[in-house]
Amino acid sequence: MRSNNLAPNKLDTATFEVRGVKVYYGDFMALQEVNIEIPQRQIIAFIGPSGCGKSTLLRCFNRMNDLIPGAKVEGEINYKGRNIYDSKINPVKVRRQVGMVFQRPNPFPKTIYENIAFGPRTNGYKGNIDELVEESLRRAALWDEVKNKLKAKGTDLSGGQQQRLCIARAIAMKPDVILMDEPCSALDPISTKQVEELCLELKEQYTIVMVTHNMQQASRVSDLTAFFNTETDSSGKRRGKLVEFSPTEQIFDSPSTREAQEYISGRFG
Ligand SMILES: Nc1ncnc2c1ncn2[C@@H]1O[C@H](COP(=O)(O)OP(=O)(O)OP(=O)(O)O)[C@@H](O)[C@H]1O
Repeated sequence: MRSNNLAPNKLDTATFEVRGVKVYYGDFMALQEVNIEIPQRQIIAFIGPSGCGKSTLLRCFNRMNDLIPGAKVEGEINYKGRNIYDSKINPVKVRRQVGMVFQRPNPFPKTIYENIAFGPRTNGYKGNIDELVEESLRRAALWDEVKNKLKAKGTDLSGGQQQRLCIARAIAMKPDVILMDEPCSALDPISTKQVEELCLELKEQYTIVMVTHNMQQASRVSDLTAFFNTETDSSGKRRGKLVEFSPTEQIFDSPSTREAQEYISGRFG
């Protein structure tokens, strides 16, 4: 089987270098050692069956696992030349650079305007907030739909609009990376298409790492795909592992591993 020590191709400088990362919840090793490089300004899809550690690894990129009691991350994730797990690094600062969009759209119970303005203002943004709100909503392909109702509640928008609002909120913090955990799983097909088109535009500027259960979505939008699976440990627990990380076309047309081939052809998972 192919090693998971993989820089898939020399596309660009890496945004993240993941070195020997293992994640535990209490004593349970949820994700066994991962070593990969995430190139910048690409869309990377994480696919694989339930419980294989996709979201667990995604949360490592902005130290969100720190917020889960009992979660422990071993290894290094280098970002801009520094290990974000170094004790001197402030995780709040990491989260400013590495934004996150969740499965269920979760706008704040505030106006559309405030959903965007709140974070930058709280972080001492010195520029023109009106301009930032407009620019972020434009980048998230939502401006035309909301420009005349910026004082309406974010939660009154449709599900697809709410998700684009959450993407705009992430963009307003001027991140380098946007993590997306199944961003379309609660959306209808039209909203899904809009979010996918948006991702394709955003990758001009951002690195996007996306967990998805939708293999068509992974093949439509991503440049690289990481396939994860589970294996049973000696105590009978199922832990996650990275099996293959390849250019998306390759992993869907001719995966290097039998596990990926069986999953992609629908034989399990
Ligand atoms: N907060 C937590 N506390 C304890 N165990 C957890 C926690 N979150 C995840 N796990 C366990 O870690 C393993 C990996 O879970 P994770 O959610 O990362 O998988 P996933 O591949 O994203 O799954 P899904 O596709 O179902 O969302 C699973 O065995 C899960 O039960």
